[in-house]
Amino acid sequence: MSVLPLDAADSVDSVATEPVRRRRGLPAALRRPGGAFGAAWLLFMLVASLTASLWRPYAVDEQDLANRLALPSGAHWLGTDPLGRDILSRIFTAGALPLLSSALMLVVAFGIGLPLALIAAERGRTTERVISRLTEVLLALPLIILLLAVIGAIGNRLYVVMAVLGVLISAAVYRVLLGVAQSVRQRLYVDAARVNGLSSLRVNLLHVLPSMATVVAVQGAQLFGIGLLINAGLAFLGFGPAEPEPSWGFMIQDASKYLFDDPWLMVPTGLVLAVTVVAANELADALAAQGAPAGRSGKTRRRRAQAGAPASIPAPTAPAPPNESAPNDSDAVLVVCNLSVAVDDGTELVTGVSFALRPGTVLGLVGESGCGKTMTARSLLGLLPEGVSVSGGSIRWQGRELLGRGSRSVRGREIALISQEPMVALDPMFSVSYQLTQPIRRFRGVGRAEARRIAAGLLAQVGIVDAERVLRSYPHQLSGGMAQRVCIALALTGEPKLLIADEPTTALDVTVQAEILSLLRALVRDTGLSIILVSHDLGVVADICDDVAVMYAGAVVESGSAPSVLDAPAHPYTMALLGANPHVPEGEPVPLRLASIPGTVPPPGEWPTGCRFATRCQFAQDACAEPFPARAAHHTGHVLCVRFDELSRAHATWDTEAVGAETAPGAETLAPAPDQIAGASR
Ligand SMILES: Nc1ncnc2c1ncn2[C@@H]1O[C@H](COP(=O)(O)OP(=O)(O)OP(=O)(O)O)[C@@H](O)[C@H]1O
Repeated sequence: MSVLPLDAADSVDSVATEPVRRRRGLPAALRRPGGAFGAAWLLFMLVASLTASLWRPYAVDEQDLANRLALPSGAHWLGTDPLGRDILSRIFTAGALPLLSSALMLVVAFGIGLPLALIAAERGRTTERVISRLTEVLLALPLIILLLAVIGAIGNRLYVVMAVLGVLISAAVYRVLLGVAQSVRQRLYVDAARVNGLSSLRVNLLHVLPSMATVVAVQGAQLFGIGLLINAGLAFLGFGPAEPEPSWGFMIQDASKYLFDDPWLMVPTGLVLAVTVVAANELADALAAQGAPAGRSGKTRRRRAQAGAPASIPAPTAPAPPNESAPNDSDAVLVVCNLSVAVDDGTELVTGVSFALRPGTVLGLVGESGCGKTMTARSLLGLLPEGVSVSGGSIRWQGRELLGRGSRSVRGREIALISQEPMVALDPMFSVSYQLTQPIRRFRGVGRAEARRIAAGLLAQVGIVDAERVLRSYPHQLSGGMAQRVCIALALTGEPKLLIADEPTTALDVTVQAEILSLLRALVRDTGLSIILVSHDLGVVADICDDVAVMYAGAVVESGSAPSVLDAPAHPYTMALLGANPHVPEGEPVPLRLASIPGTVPPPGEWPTGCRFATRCQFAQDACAEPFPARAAHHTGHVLCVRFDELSRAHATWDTEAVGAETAPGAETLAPAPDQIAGASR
């Protein structure tokens, strides 16, 4: 099932490129010269070192005293050391320890860091803070001193020392992977999996971990190289295996004594160590170049921070008065009353939102970007972003309270979601068949074959004629319109009674938009579904909605039936929105320049204490600046405007000329009669 968009831009770029990359991840990295060299060299070193006892020409302690410090020859391909021992045999015998102990270090580091990152990303801010503080303690410890202390306590057991090193660097691994896990968890298909009722463990295993694979691989390859160097460094300092057991570090230390007289002695071991470290780094680079999401995730976090975090902690603003009339609808399946949503620092994003939804009808939530439509919609399913929560009010679904844990039981089964970005709402890792049959089996308790039959039926229901081919496809093989149809089919897997559609046609081109809208209309007509449609397109709302709630700066400023709100808008903001609507009715002149509403929506935390629209309103007076609670009597019916009565008596209309609309020369304008505005203007 698809879900609400949180970060469309991030989602778009990640999904547009990831499916193909991820499925062909390793081969793509290996096709790069650096990646191919790195993988081949590491594999060669591993195999050659582990099998050295089978093929080495000499035992590691076998001495050829007549040929001490010999240069390469037929008898000794890489020469001999000061005791006449064969360097080739010793280098490859010594290779097993650094390679295997570095691998052990990685297993320990990722074995601790990865689960901690997944837990911290999933459990929320408090758990994340506790884990992060603990890992900071680990990071603050002096690594080398600690390792020397461990060696002092347990002796030169390099496998144990490297495992301890793994524990210490698990903190750094955690820090990197936490950011990636948090970013992945914000993707739509992860929300979709949660809506589909997957347990946290399965969400992590099926959706989050695969998306982190590239970052894990890149980090692993880099840390492997570092592990080799630390291992050799410890052996260089004398903390490696005791002579005559060979170790790279000791061989380099031994060679350093002969640097001037016999410089060749340094070359083979130094070169093998250097090339092995370079190989690990080359492999890491190739993996990163094939499309590491880490970079995007960092960018995403910054983008999210910019979008979400207010510049300063604001003073609390007066709450908008509740829309008291809407929730009294006795037929309603969903009654939202005085809903408030706030960030943890107290900044309110949505206040006093109330509306009711009748069965088999479509309610449109409209308003400019940033007015709180998505936050309102996400509240219904408890899918608010981290750090944002419902701070007041109630959401009653068929008489049951959804706030608290109530939303979990209805997610997917009774209330489902479709999103703005269909390509992002589908997990690029899985075929359409898998993504449809999994929730069908879970929700309907049927077997695999039956689930596939139902999936094909759902695809047919959403207008897909070649269901079998689409079932076999992966998301990146679908067009936007097809992907949105699949998302709608996904939403229907749990046989929901309410569909929340967050701008379901915004990402589609105009002809496909019309198809999707008519599909939604048909679903309402044929199945009795109710829909909450989030949109800023008044044409779409007029086309499909029975009721409309207009939102501005976190509050519903006007609500009512679609014809009454759209044909006879009563709130100046609704009038202004309609005035700025780029849809031109047939027979009316085409504007040269589109009308706009002056100014911008005040961000959360900077809402005026009185009417939030007052600074942009043509009809604003001093009274509009007064806090609403003191003037509750002016909140009449569904219109949150203190001048509502006055304006409606004067038949006031929004003057689009005043805000920049121009029509073609000679064309008739539809400007309101001066006397209509006169009675209502300042
Ligand atoms: N994670 C978050 N943390 C803090 N503030 C947020 C967060 N997500 C959204 N906001 C803020 O909440 C307000 C309402 O956002 P919301 O996404 O609900 O608006 P919207 O009307 O749906 O806009 P759009 O049409 O662009 O989706 C905006 O000011 C937005 O910046």
